[in-house]
Amino acid sequence: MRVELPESFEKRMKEMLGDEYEAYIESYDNPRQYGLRINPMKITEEELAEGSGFSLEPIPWTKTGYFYKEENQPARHPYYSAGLYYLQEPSAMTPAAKFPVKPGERVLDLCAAPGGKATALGAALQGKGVLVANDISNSRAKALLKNLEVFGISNAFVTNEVPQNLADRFEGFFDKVLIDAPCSGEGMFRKDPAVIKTWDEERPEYFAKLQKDILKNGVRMLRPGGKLLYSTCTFAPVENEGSISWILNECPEMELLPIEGYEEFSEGNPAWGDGREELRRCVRIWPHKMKGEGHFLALMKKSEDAPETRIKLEAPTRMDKKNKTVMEEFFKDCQWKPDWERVQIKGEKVYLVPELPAKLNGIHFLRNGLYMGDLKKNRFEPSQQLAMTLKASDYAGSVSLSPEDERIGRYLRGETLLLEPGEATREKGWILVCVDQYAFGWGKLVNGVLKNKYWSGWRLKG
Ligand SMILES: C[S@@+](CC[C@H](N)C(=O)[O-])C[C@H]1O[C@@H](n2cnc3c(N)ncnc32)[C@H](O)[C@@H]1O
Repeated sequence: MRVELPESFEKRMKEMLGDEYEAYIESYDNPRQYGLRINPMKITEEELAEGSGFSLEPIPWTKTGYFYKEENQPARHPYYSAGLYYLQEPSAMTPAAKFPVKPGERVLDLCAAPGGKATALGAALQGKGVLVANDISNSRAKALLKNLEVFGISNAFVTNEVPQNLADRFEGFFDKVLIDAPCSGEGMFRKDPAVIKTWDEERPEYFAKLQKDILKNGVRMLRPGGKLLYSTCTFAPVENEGSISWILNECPEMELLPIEGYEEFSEGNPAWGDGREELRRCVRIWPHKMKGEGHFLALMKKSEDAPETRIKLEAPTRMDKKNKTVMEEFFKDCQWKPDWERVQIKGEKVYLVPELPAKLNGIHFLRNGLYMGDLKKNRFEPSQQLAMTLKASDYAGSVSLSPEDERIGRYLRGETLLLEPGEATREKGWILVCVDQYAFGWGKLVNGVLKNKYWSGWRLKG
């Protein structure tokens, strides 16, 4: 049965789409498309297809996205808990796929929760540079943090702030800013009819106002020559070409850039904004033209001549010799070593922190960098988050279970496991528990009994 759409929404869509309106409405009868995006820091497409048996078909406008069949149920596969992929609606993959982020850059995802784009941007950084991932909602920021940590992103500063507070501290700091804006969500109507109930005629105007404030602060945080990508999952002109026209008028230092093409992308419509021709450079994704629900994208650049802001950066840290010796003892067994100049100790807790402005007091954050573990009386206890950045061959002690092994479910529920002699690469001490070669977390092995160190906050229930 076709969903019932609000009358005023239908009327506006008819005006917008003209002859194409029928095709748009018929797209509601098409089956839903399921997408997953692999984590290139942990796995390749071939490894995923071989290890999981999923039938994967590349999503042509992305590099790391694949359509999968509903019956594959990737959320139930152990690879999901190892952070090997993120489940994402195919058109929602476009903003991160079309935003050229390079390792070493400073990147801000201003409306990031629950992390659909932030996990992709973080993976593109490959642990180099910094990803500031922010959301105004505390509960959503918590989900964002977990998704980034499961993905093994080690250089994220996860904040829970209003954009203006961030802009006051990060003025001119970022190479790239992504604004995946809160919006009226008209592109979600087909996938999630519950969104229709939250919609009314005033929603687009309400969100357009919010988007302007977010955009203005996003621009403030860009360095000269930096790029900003704005996206929504709605069709309403006022939230798309409208918001972009507004920011271009407000900030003449911003210029709209073309977005690398895909033949089924549609252009933005100048008449839906202030009439300027460049609005054609925006991208619209329509569900009747592509295998995706709907999205809008605009890529902008701040002029190289815009005034520069100098921000004092936090100085490198100097570790206490005794603590460093204790940690070095643990990392003797690990292929990966931290950059000691970025290791910070707070009480017992040890963090690997990215390079950030020196003055961030007052900013509410959930995590700064990688929580590596705890220093306890002359020993170092590695964290869950550290495990998620490693694979079996990175650490001297590991056990690789096959995806069918029933002990995986028990491990993820926090139970103690029994290992056969020779199953783990060593008989005693810290063991990286893996599905195939991909880590889930830690265990501590004594006499064949593996004490469970999977993080209590992430344990499966039941
Ligand atoms: C479209 S969702 C983001 C989806 C996310 N980028 C992803 O791919 O998973 C928009 C987000 O903006 C957040 N938000 C709403 N108002 C905001 C504001 N003023 N500043 C920052 N974030 C805001 C919402 O809490 C919501 O999580």
